[in-house]
Amino acid sequence: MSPSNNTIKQLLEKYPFLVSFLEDNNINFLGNEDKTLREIINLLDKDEQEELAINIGQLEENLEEFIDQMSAFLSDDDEEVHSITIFPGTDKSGAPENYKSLELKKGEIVCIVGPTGSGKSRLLGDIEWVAQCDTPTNRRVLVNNEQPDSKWRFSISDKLVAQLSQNMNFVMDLSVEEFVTLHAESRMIEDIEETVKVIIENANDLAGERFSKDTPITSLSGGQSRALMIADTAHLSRSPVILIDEIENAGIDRKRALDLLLAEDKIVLLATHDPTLALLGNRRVVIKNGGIDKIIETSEKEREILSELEVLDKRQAELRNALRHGEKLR
Ligand SMILES: Nc1ncnc2c1ncn2[C@@H]1O[C@H](COP(=O)(O)OP(=O)(O)OP(=O)(O)O)[C@@H](O)[C@H]1O
Repeated sequence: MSPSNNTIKQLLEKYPFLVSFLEDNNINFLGNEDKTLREIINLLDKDEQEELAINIGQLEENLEEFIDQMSAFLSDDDEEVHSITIFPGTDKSGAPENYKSLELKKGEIVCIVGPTGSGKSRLLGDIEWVAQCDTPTNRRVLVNNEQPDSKWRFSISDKLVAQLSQNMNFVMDLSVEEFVTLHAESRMIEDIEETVKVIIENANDLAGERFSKDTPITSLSGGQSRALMIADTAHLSRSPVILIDEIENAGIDRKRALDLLLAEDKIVLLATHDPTLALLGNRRVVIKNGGIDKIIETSEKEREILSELEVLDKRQAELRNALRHGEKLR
C-alpha cells in the first residue's frame, strides 16, 4: 500500500524535523536516492524514531515514491485559492442574514464597516476558521466553491488568513536582514537572497524614513515595523487572504501597501472607517447586529468623491511631511 497524500501531510505537519532531516542529508525532494524510508528512519535518533514509529507502518518502503508525494505536497501549485464564498447564517438575534452569498476573489479588496461590537471580527474569524455552520453565526465558507480541505483548520503552515494587526512589537535581537532571511528560509523558497532584498526595498518604499538591512528590528519605528511586515507578508505569506486592521497614518504609504498586497494576488479584507480606503474596493460589507446587513458596490459618485479625497489626502501628506522635516507651512 502506498502512503496517501493525507498520511504524508499529517506526517509532515507532525514531524517537521523529517523535512529538515531529509534536507540536511542532501536528500533532494525531487531526487532519486536509492534508500528505503526505513533506512532513512534508522538514521534518526532514538527519540525521533520512537515518535515516528507509530506511523511507519502506514508508509511505503520506497523512498522515491515518498519523496515524490512529499514534493507534490510541498509545491503549492495545486493549493491555489481563487475564491472564498461565504453563505448566510444568522445575526445576534437569530434572524437570517440578508444576502445570498458573498464571493471574494483573488486580487480584490473588500472593506468591512460597522459599529464597534457589530461582528466584524466574528466575520473574519468565520473566514479564518472556514466556518461550516459551526460558529455562533452559523455561516458556511467554501474555498474555490468547494467544501474546504480540513488542512485550512488544522495545519500550522497553511493558514487561510494572515493578519496584519495594528500593533507591531519585535522582541528578537536580530537585524532586519537576519529576521527576513530566517522567515524566508522557513518558507523553503528558492531565491532567498533576492527575495530578502526585494522585501527590504519594498518596505523602505512604504516607510517614510529609510532603514538599512543592518538595522536591528527592535530599533524600527512603529511605521517602519508595519511597512516591513506588509512587505514580508506580500512576498512570504502563503495565506491567500490578508486581513488588515485599519492602516493608520503612522508614516506609511497606505495605498502603496495595498497595491503591493494586491500585486501578489491576495484577497485583501480591510476593516476601516477611513473613506479613502473604504472606497478603494469595489465593494464594502456592512455589518450590523452580528449579521451582514448590506453589500454595497462602490458607485460612480463615490469614485468621484474618492478622487477628491485623494487630492486632499495628498495635500495632507505633503503638509505632514513638511511638518516632519521642520518646515513652515504655507
Ligand atoms: N451573528 C452572531 N451571532 C452571535 N454572536 C455574534 C454574532 N456576530 C458577532 N457575535 C458576537 O458578538 C461579539 C462582538 O463581535 P465582534 O468582536 O466581532 O465585533 P467587532 O465589530 O469586531 O467589534 P470591534 O469593532 O469593537 O472590534 C462577539 O462576542 C461575537 O462572537
